[in-house]
Amino acid sequence: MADPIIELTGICKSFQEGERERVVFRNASLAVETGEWLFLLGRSGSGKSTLLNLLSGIDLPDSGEVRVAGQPLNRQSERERTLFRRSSIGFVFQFYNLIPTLTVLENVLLPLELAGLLNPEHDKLARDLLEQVGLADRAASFPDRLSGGEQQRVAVARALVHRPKLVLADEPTGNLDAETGRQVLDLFQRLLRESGTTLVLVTHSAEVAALADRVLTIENGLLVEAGRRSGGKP
Ligand SMILES: Nc1ncnc2c1ncn2[C@@H]1O[C@H](COP(=O)(O)OP(=O)(O)OP(=O)(O)O)[C@@H](O)[C@H]1O
Repeated sequence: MADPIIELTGICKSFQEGERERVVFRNASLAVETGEWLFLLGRSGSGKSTLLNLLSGIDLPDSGEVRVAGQPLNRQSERERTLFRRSSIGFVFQFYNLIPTLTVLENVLLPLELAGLLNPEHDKLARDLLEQVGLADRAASFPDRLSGGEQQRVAVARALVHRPKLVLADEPTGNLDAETGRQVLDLFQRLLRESGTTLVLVTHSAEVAALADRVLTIENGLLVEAGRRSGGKP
């Protein structure tokens, strides 16, 4: 692969469940090309969220290498991983995770603030993003005034404000009706595809998975290809 943004090599990860050990990854490997859309499908408890946590450096493998955007996360300190996560990754969650005490505009600016990058010029950038997600007139509103679909559109703007190399989305349409979910996916298409941003997305929906370049499931601790867009990347 010419230009992998994600390289997982020989990942092992287990959790202790009482007396038992739950093996989630058993020598799993994966390479994702820059700009690729990789979606994870599969049954509950198979390890999809665990994989997102490994890619963002929230969690570490028991053994194996996790390299994201050139950073060897498994060899970095927690502080280094936090800085990397804040500067290079955008997150979209199933339940939006907007901060209720911040306005829509402040929520969108939050990644820049956390990364210590915020400056007055970013106000315009955030307002432009809100315009692109169709919410320019809601900048001063608080999240609880917005519908679920609107909150998720704010979350998409927030995920992109610091121009991340990688977006991780955990069931971003899982709490939305079909039509509203499609609107959110249209935004992903418009804003991420156009900027060549890599996307790793967890879904239970075959309709959503049809948008991927490649679909993986997790079987017996390994990442298994379940589909690939013909003529697509890589
Ligand atoms: N911090 C943890 N401590 C103990 N066990 C954990 C922890 N995180 C995950 N697990 C276990 O690892 C397995 C994989 O969990 P994970 O959340 O990654 O699955 P998932 O595929 O995302 O599931 P879902 O589709 O339900 O969100 C499960 O058996 C879960 O109980």
